[in-house]
Amino acid sequence: MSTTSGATGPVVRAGGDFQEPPRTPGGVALCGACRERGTCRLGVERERLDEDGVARFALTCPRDQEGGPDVAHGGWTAAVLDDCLGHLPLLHRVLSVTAELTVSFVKPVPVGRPLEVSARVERREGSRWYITGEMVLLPTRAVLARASGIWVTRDQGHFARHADWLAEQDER
Ligand SMILES: CCCCCCCCCCCC(=O)SCCNC(=O)CCNC(=O)[C@H](O)C(C)(C)COP(=O)(O)OP(=O)(O)OC[C@H]1O[C@@H](n2cnc3c(N)ncnc32)[C@H](O)[C@@H]1OP(=O)(O)O
Repeated sequence: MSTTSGATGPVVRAGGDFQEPPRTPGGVALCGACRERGTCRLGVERERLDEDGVARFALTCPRDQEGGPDVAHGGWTAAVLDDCLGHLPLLHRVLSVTAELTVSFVKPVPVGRPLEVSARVERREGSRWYITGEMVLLPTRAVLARASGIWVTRDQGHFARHADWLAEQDER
């Protein structure tokens, strides 16, 4: 865990090291803003790492992420793919951040319907994890979106160094 200063004193940021994040009963690792509410605001309901090395996520696009009529805003699709693919190193207890992300929007994503995202590691080179994934509609498994990206492993000083960098920016 890491700590930051808050208005009421130090705030314990459970999972701030990305290695022991707070999780929902469905196993979903919660990022900063979702820790307070206890659920993933992107609509990820369950996550697991299977024996074949593929991470699988059950999710539904929340109504408040609607873009076109009854379909997801593309930003939601990109965000949730970033989130799910980025959870794969975390499921291996590795801290990483997204360096690059490419999304193919294959079909409009319906709001409020059961979906699945799967993610797999294609290869690792140095500190880079090359991860691909896709989003399908259930139960037909029609592909709605595909994603690929590079996640770069970080040591636990990553966020502290960023805070220092930001403080330097503020002094300019
Ligand atoms: C709380 C519980 C949460 C729990 C849940 C949390 C879930 C989060 C899931 C979502 C994940 C996110 O959205 S993370 C948030 C979005 N992403 C970010 O904020 C990252 C912002 N960018 C950065 O911090 C930086 O640019 C880095 C870390 C990506 C790279 O920094 P750097 O200073 O260039 O690092 P450096 O040591 O030089 O390079 C390290 C390696 O990365 C490679 N590299 C650097 N940039 C790139 C690049 N754009 N594309 C490819 N590769 C790159 C280099 O070739 C090198 O490879 P090699 O020679 O070492 O092999």
